[in-house]
Amino acid sequence: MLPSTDFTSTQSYKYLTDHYINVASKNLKDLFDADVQRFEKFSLQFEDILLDYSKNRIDEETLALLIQLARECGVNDAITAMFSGQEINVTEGRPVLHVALRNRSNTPILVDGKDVMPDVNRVLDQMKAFSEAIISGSWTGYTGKAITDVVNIGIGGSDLGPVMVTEALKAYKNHLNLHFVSNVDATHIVETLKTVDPETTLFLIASKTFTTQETMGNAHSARDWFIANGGKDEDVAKHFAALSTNSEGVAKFGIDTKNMFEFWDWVGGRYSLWSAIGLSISLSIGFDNFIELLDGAHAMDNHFKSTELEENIPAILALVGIWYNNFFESETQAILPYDQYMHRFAAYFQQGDMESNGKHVDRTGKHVDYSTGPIIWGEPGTNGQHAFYQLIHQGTKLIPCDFIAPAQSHNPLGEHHPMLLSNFFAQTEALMNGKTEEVVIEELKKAGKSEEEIAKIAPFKVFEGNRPTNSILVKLITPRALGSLIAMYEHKIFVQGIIWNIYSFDQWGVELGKQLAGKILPELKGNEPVNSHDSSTNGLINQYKTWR
Ligand SMILES: O=P(O)(O)OC[C@H]1O[C@@H](O)[C@@H](O)[C@@H](O)[C@@H]1O
Repeated sequence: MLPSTDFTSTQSYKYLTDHYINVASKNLKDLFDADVQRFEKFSLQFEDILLDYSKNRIDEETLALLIQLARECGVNDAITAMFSGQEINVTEGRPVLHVALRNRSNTPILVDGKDVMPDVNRVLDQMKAFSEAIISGSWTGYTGKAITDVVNIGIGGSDLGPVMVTEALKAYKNHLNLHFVSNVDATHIVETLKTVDPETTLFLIASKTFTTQETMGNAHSARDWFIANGGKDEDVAKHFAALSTNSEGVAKFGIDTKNMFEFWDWVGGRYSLWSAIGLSISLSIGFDNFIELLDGAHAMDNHFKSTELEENIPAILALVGIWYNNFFESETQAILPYDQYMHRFAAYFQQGDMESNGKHVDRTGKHVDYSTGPIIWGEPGTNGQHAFYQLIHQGTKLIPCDFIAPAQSHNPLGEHHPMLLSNFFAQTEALMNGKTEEVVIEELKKAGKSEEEIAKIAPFKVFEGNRPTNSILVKLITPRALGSLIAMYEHKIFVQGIIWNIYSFDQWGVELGKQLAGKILPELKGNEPVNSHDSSTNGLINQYKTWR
């Protein structure tokens, strides 16, 4: 059982409310001026990952109170509950054990009295053998040719993780061409199939439930294309594999259950890249690198599980996030990787965070009267700088940002990487320091502007600063480092969910739209007007019928 505490009625929350008034009036620049030790005090290193959280609007008392808040909300007990396989996904009646998938030390983890590790290791062995056969070319298609292309068909958690990781680790990629089809819009599968050859293509049908409309639709279209282009029913086994918890559904689709890579209901979709859903990753970068990814996540799990909250990286990130979300009332949080390979990282955690903590009911079923999960967004730097950073620097909204960058590039070309990193360092400094009116006026004077011109233009050139950021500097984005980074954010989300007293591992909010789409689909047949909805929905459907 998870503890259930209304965090707004804790002692520490009350102290934090008073303390906030004091801190909110302070400027980050002054906090740095007042304390030469600030970087040392507010930075932590884990292996090759440095978290600098000193450019946040916090002082030592803030941190102490936030840690006190975590303690009062039972974060430590909750961590133990998750790692020991307790049924903490209460509304779905399941434990939450993505940590078991990467439990490289193989300590037993019990679900209903049974150790899950033998099953986890059995599927890993199966993934290893399969990956090696496909990569080496010993597995051949129906005309005897080696596989050249892999198409992962899945959506949400069965797509975003593999896409994000295969992109982030492209530097480790082998000869196989990876494709990802997620959208039910036919364009996605049609455009993908234009680029592949049925004789040398492997389809991975990735779906935890094996019932998701988009994935099933795309999987059937892929199968039809395969048959229409020379494959026979008996050849399907050489070209289709399933990654799922639903063996019945897989068999019904016509995939040999020998080609099924199993996982379990205690793996949440958005936490599933560590499971059989990661097969496309293992095919893309090789099984050994996939294990490195798991190793990195496991190392972060151990850090999270056994480090005091004061030095616990995911916990600190979570608490600083709560500070902005619930005291500064910031609505969003940007994730800004200065690494082109990590261009899907923010999109991945949009699902990871927003599907987990986008909840308005607490663990007792009561409507919350405080803000829960933030809106997550972001794009890689430096592109974002030339698009939306204007608002971060000079807009009216407070947007806490996580800046992530590797110290070493996989592509050390000329001055590119120093140029990239100069922007990474400059942005957080600029966001913190801003530019005062005096400096602006001084600059304009030096540029020879008249008093009148200066008075007109100066206000627009002022940067208030005091914008908070975390900087996460990673030595090199290796499979291990990436595994640690992903696990770090997963656990941050977990700690926040515990403190907000919500259930982070269900996703009932995605159901309503699915249900209604299921109801509307048959109504789209035929030409007779529809009148079973509100006037807007009827009007739209009926116009569609006249235009199609
Ligand atoms: O892996 P399947 O079962 O196809 O689900 C794919 C996705 O579906 C959505 O509706 C959400 O529930 C996600 O959490 C999930 O990852």
